[in-house]
Amino acid sequence: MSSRSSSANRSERLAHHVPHPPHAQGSPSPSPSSSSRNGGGHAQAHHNSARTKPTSNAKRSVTPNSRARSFDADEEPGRVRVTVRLRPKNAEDLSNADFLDCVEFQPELKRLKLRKNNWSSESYQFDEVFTETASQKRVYEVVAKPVVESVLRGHNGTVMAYGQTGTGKTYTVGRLGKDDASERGIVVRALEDIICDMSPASDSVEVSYLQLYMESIQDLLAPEKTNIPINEDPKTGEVSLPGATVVKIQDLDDFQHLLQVGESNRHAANTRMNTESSRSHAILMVYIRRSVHEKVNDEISSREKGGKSDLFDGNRIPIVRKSKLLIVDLAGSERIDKSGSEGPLLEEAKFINLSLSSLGKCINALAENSPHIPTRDSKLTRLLRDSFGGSARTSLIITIGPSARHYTETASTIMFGQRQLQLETSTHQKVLADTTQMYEKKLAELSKRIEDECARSESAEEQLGLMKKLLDEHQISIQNHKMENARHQKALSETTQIYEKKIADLVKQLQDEHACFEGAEEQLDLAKRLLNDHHKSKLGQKDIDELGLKLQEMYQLHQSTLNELQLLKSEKKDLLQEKANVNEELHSVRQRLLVEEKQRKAIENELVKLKRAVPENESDFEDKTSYIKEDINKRSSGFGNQMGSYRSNPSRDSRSVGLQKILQLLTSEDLDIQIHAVKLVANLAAEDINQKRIVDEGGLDALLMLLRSSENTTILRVASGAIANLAMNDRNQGLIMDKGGAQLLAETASKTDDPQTLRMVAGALANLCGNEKLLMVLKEDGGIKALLGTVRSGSSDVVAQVARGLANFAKCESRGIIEGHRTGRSLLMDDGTLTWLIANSNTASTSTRRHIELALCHLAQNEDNAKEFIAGGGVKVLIRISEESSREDIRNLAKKTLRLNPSLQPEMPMR
Ligand SMILES: Nc1ncnc2c1ncn2[C@@H]1O[C@H](COP(=O)(O)OP(=O)(O)OP(=O)(O)O)[C@@H](O)[C@H]1O
Repeated sequence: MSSRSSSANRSERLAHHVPHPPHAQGSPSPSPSSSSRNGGGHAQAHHNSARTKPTSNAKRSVTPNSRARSFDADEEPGRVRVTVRLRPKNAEDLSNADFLDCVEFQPELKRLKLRKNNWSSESYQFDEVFTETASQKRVYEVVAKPVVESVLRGHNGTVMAYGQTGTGKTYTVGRLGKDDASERGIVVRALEDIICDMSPASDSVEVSYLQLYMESIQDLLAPEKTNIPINEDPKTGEVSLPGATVVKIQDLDDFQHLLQVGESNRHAANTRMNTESSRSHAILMVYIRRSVHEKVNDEISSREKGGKSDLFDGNRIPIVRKSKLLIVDLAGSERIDKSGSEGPLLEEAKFINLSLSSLGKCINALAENSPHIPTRDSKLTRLLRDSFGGSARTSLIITIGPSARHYTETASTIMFGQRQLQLETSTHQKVLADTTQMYEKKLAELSKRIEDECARSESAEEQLGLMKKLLDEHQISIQNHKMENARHQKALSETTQIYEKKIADLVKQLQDEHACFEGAEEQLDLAKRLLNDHHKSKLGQKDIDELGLKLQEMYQLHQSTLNELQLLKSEKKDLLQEKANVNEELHSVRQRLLVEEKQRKAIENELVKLKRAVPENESDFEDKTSYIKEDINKRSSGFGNQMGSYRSNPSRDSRSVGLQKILQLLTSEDLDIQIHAVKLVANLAAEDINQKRIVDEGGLDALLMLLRSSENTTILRVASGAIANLAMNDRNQGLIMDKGGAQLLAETASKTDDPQTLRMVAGALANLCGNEKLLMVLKEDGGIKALLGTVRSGSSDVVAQVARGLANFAKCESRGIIEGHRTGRSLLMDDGTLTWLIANSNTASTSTRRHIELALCHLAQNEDNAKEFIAGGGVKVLIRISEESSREDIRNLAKKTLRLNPSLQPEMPMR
């Protein structure tokens, strides 16, 4: 919403002054549809109707365990979501070829690396990181849209932008994008979404636009209103500004007009106050009222229905739901010492510091789930009181620039954003334990289910077996019946034959003996009865058919049981797979727990050792051990690195860690203690504020002594790293050289092949190469030869340091020649340096190549180098650099060199 250095986009916005918006009427005197909060309309309405969902401190009930990293899930609205956006390089950034960017983004990991110098960097995790190519749309959708959606559902919400001046806060938040909608910032996109979701007949959206400067609130829609008081309702906790102008918005055009008026008023006010826009906070307040029918419970419904049935729509009661969205473009976060150190400027910086640090404390308290959020400390946090924490959603986007020159500001901005994530480190252990418990529970449940399923499948198998048995028995019984039937048939026909014969005999006898006639008839009857009996005992076709049907049914049953068994088997297979997956996850969680446990134990052992070493001063020991613990934590825990817990501890000054004692430990006979002590000194040496004291108290001598006498790889590596850190400053560079540091570094490089040690040595020598006064001694002490020798490690990190050192060296020589205190051929022309530079000018990584290209350009500028430069094939390389270098400034430098060095002219191809 404002910008100091962004004159381009601000002037674009202010240049075309537009007619007054239909409802704001030029802001000083609001139109009939706008209402002043001064005892009038809107404020009254706010007080008269109880809020449907009051937000108060009592509502802040986010449990630590619910701190997942999702912002969209409704269950953790109180968490502050923090994202980072990187501004693309501007002309100033591009003109500094010698500096590496101080940040490197890893968007796929939502992480960024902050590079302190050429050999140390730290990683920080955020909810999202946006690279310089991120679109305005994507930034809005990730940062602000979830807040806007929550506000439309009736909760309050806040979106804030924080960062050093010129890093893109206004671009991100306040860009109007009148000519190009894709350029629109968060404010315009938020209002667009809100207006789209409103029903014109029953809902309303109103805005106030304010600036907070030196703890005084000014109305940007009626700039004569200053020092507007903040009103807080003691019952509901609702914050209001009874004196501020509130303007009703009908459509997006309305709003954009209004924003422009606010911007021009802000510009005019700031010019009057003789301050810059980035020194105040700009706050847009959006009030939303929606008519909704809310479901009531049955009891209330039936009670209320008694008298006022016409008010109800079934079980729904009509209410007005109110919510508020705050969008804040915070003042620039630059340090006090950069903003001026006396008079009004100091006052101004103090007020900014007050509000930003109180905002930081509130974010911290929210992150710690503290019952008390200290909002009373500044007007900014009092204004935000009902719009963050509790059921409100808060999103903070921090903006940073890429340039290493603003490392300190960028680091402190990142630290501010990291505060709310800090807690996660300490709760990590608990989360891991909870996760293990959860997986164990899940595993137990799964095992139980698998057991049940196995039992079920076993009983199905049993049933199937039974059925098979029955089927077999039936088949046997059918077979038996068939055989019996055949036997009966045979017996029947035999008996029939016998009796027919008997009848024939009897008939014959009857004919022969008339007297026997009656007896024969009786016998015939008997035979017929017998024949009948035989027929009755025979198994009929009908019985066989029935048995056949039964057999068929049994087959079908058998088939369906088989299918069920198949299904059960595949289910069992899935369950076993799931069990294996869960086991695997459980295993990895356990592994991590084991690793962390090991690390904790190792730290405890180290502390015990150190305690034995320094028993005499208890409080000094406490300071030291806590620092060492922090140091070891930082090194050993991947999580610690990501969360930046190490950096967030403010007391890293060497005073608090008993420097003298630590320096004494450098000579300890216990190797472990010696290693820890040198690590401590190296860490302290990484901070500018400690360096002078380390050198003054003999730390440099002690480190050089270690290089001279130690054979231990770790000690050599860390001591070289510490010297490299000390070698970043001019005064120390001279001392290092005076004390024979270059020779010792060269010797160290010659007695090791450890790539990390070689990287540290190369880093230290590369830093010494940047001091013009030391070039000659550095060369004489074998520093350049040793620097070049480190490339034998083959490590690209080492090569990068060598290229940086040679570029520093060549650049210092050029400067000396231009300023007239150096003549003659470059000291780099011996030792194979030029050959190495030419050979690697097209192979190394981009940043290393840039340094090699710079070194070659500087060497080519010196006419006394020309003969060897030409003989080594340098001109061809220089021409390629002038055409193909990835950096425009280096292409220009190469072109200029080719143009201005007459000795190279004859070598140029004819065009
Ligand atoms: N993501 C981006 N893409 C393109 N240009 C950008 C981006 N971010 C910032 N800029 C440009 O950088 C310049 C500074 O940005 P901006 O004014 O938004 O910074 P600021 O942090 O608001 O500064 P101040 O605190 O001084 O108001 C502007 O010219 C802006 O257009």
